[in-house]
Amino acid sequence: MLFHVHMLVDIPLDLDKTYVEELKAKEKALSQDLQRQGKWTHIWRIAGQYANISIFNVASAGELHDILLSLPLYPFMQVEVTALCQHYSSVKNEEDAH
Ligand SMILES: O=C(O)CC1=CCC(=O)O1
Repeated sequence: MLFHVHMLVDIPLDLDKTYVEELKAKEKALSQDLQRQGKWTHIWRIAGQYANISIFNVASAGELHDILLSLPLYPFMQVEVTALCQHYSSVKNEEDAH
């Protein structure tokens, strides 16, 4: 199942800088691990915002939920999830939508 996920990050300015850098490093490592597994298929920075648009290809909404809640920056994120399905006009291989 494909999901479009919008993540807006808002880290309090008074949070310890070292702690924040550790969180970001852990976030990057987990994100890249999930990308290599093919579960986090796209991540794009939204220009001018501390936010990203991501595409996840996972087995279920439950799996996506577990991934999102496991993100180190999750406590500082607003997350919006949109489930995607195949458009009848798409020429792309249907395997991408399953
Ligand atoms: O910086 C972000 O957009 C939040 C984030 C998600 C994965 C990652 O490495 O950073």
